[in-house]
Amino acid sequence: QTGSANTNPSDSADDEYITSVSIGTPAQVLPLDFDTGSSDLWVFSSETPKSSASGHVTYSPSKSSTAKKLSGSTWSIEYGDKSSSSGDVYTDVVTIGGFSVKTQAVESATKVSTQFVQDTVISGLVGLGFDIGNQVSPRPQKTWFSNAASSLAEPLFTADLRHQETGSYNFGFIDTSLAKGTIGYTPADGSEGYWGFTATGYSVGGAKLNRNSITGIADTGTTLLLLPDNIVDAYYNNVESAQYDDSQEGVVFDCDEDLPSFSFGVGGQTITISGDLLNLTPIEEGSSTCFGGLQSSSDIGINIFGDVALKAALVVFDLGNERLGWAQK
Ligand SMILES: CCNC(=O)c1c(-c2ccccc2)csc1NC(=O)CNCCc1c[nH]c2ccccc12
Repeated sequence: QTGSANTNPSDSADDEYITSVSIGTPAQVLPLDFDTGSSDLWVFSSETPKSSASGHVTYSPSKSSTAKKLSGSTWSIEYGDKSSSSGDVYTDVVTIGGFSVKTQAVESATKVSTQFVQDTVISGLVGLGFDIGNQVSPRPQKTWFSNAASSLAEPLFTADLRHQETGSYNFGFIDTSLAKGTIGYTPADGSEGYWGFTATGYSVGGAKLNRNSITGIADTGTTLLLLPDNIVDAYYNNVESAQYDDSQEGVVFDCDEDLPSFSFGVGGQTITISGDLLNLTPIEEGSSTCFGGLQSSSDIGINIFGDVALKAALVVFDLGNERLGWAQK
């Protein structure tokens, strides 16, 4: 069996990607953010304070004949950007791209932080990280993909995120027609719950790859490409108007600058992120100053290959072989 779901950028900056998910009987369809950087499926619900839930599509377990309270279980998550949510837990049928998991832990939010309250285009997250990262207590729960894996044709899923157009998450099969290049595989480290891997080198513009390895995570839940200062500086030294903007907390530049590409090596392949993918958008509507898709990871403690990097590739999250595949798009 397989599943295939379309995913769409939430706004003109490709800040996040929205995928429709059906929960319960009859189906309640929610717009959720698939997140390979975390391992909890949580949703705005009938239990979320009305003031916080305003503007969001919500899940009502009481309206689902297949919902069951997971009594005694609670969850609480704080993400690196200090956003957070918490609540209690139900099990219910969850269908993604035509594939149903009958008894999926659906984490219902009784508290959500401001960032999620304000982000009304999404009603929660589908964690696609490793089960070890799940935050339900006293008994951690499995991700939707982990529950699905044993019934899928192959225990893997692919992410095909695109700039300002519809992409896809495919489960149980690889549609190689989505990529131009060969898929290069490299071992994935799931010990922290993330999809960790090591890139073998990088280059700016069309230069030859160096051999400076970069260890990081493939994270669909983070917008930016976050790398160490030395790499960020090497890149923006080629961008004449680039400067650090304290209020924006990142490097900005003139929107009409031609940005160089950025390439990294992985699994024997080279993934090149074109310059226009590295120009996120004007810092404000109509501004001629633009925010960079490549920013520093130095005060985070982890390198993140977020949506800006993932958009350049077809990425295979191969749980069965504990590996990540990357192909140029
Ligand atoms: C910016 C979001 N990313 C992170 O906080 C993050 C960090 C991280 C750590 C410290 C400082 C900044 C980021 C490490 S791994 C990592 N990745 C994740 O945590 C993946 N899940 C992000 C979910 C998420 C957090 N805030 C949102 C706002 C909208 C949609 C999704 C989200």
